[in-house]
Amino acid sequence: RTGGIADLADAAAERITVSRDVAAAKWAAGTPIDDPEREAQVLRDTTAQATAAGVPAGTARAVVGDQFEASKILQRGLHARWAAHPDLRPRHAPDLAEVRPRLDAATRRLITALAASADERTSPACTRTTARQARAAAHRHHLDPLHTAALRRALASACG
Ligand SMILES: O=C(O)C(=O)C[C@]1(C(=O)O)C=C[C@@H](O)C=C1
Repeated sequence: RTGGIADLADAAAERITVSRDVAAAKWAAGTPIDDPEREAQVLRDTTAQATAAGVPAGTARAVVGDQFEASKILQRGLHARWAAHPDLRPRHAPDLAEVRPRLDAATRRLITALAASADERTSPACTRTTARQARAAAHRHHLDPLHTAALRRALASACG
């Protein structure tokens, strides 16, 4: 595994995996999946981190915006699955306050990967490379079809 897009796909897959624990925390607490205030906070942090890393703020905000959409696809899908199949419900209810720092760590990794992948992300091969790295990361992280669909959504703005 070499290069920024591989790391970008890996950080996005990691963030999807952590989002499963977010879904479990919210399922247990009955908290809404959508949290616009939290998104605004993450975007403020993103802007600061991107600026420090030499990544255009607009690029970082677009890619992190994709992570929110990906997380929500996953969370909605899991909540629907758990509603329909009680035997698949999580046995442990994580505390959202303890899960969010892990999301933040994945987001920081993502911004580092953006900084390292500027050339790859503007190359004509980017779409193909991103699709290949998404498949590789899905395999490494043992993602099921729902998690894999969320990962593809997470990488929608990776190129350009
Ligand atoms: O932290 C949460 O509450 C989440 O559900 C995660 C997350 C994110 O991806 O950062 C996704 C959806 C919410 O609107 C806010 C943030």
